[in-house]
Amino acid sequence: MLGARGRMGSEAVQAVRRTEGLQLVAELGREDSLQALVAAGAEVVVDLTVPSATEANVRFAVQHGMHCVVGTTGWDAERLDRLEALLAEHPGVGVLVAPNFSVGAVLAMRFSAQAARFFESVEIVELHHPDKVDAPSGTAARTAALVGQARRAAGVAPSPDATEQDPGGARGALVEDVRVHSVRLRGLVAHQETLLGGVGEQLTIRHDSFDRISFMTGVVLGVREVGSHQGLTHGLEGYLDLGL
Ligand SMILES: NC(=O)C1=CN([C@@H]2O[C@H](COP(=O)(O)OP(=O)(O)OC[C@H]3O[C@@H](n4cnc5c(N)ncnc54)[C@H](OP(=O)(O)O)[C@@H]3O)[C@@H](O)[C@H]2O)C=CC1
Ligand SMILES: O=C(O)C1=N[C@H](C(=O)O)C[C@H](O)C1
Repeated sequence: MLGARGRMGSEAVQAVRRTEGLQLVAELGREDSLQALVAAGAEVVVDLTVPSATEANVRFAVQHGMHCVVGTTGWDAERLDRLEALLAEHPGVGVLVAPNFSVGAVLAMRFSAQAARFFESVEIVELHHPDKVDAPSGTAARTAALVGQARRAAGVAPSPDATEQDPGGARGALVEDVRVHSVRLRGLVAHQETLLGGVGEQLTIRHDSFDRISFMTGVVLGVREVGSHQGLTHGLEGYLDLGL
């Protein structure tokens, strides 16, 4: 477990400990050498660290033949491409990069993509605890990418927007032609709304993680399954039969 003392890592340590058939062999923080994974004989590495460290962690693990379950944010298209190239050199290894381990969030992403082409306007609001170091959230970036792809594939134009002046960035970040707004508020854990607007109507797809326990079923599923999925899987839905 990398990032084992963090908010997610400490929860994941407990989840692995209480899961029959899994054995936790190493709990590493930022000061620890990754060689400890090799010494401990780790078969699967879970990365719950920071965007600046995750790529090097995963590369080390893959190069040493260890499967990886990655929840850390920051995996943009370039990083994913580099990882795929590395995995091609290590054909027996599997890596799951999951922007969100909660089944509800995975479904909300999928539903957002499904709905995207039916509405003239779509914007995403993600709301998180104020200790989060990255914005927009990985989940929001992934949702925007899926929504943007679905709209382009259907020939739907970007959302209309008459804004001419926005010196402070009030209209949010533009991710794949979709506006994403990030709220940081004490008391929150992880929440997201996809707002879809048409003439005279609005559809809101909202997901709330009230507790980090909501991510643990996905983490454990990932650890159990990653060894049977060679190469890169992007999104927990790759291990789920969503039937959609
Ligand atoms: N996919 C999902 O479902 C979820 C993903 N996340 C993501 O997981 C990541 C971790 O979130 P969270 O637990 O809240 O963050 P925390 O800040 O609580 O934990 C991060 C951990 O990373 C470790 N760390 C920091 N810098 C380094 C480094 N350079 N090398 C190795 N380890 C380092 C820290 O170790 P130390 O203790 O030694 O300081 C710390 O324990 C974030 O990217 C977050 O967005 C979060 C929730 C759900
Ligand atoms: O930092 C968090 O807390 C979370 N990070 C992930 C993200 O950026 O999407 C997943 C979830 O939203 C919680």
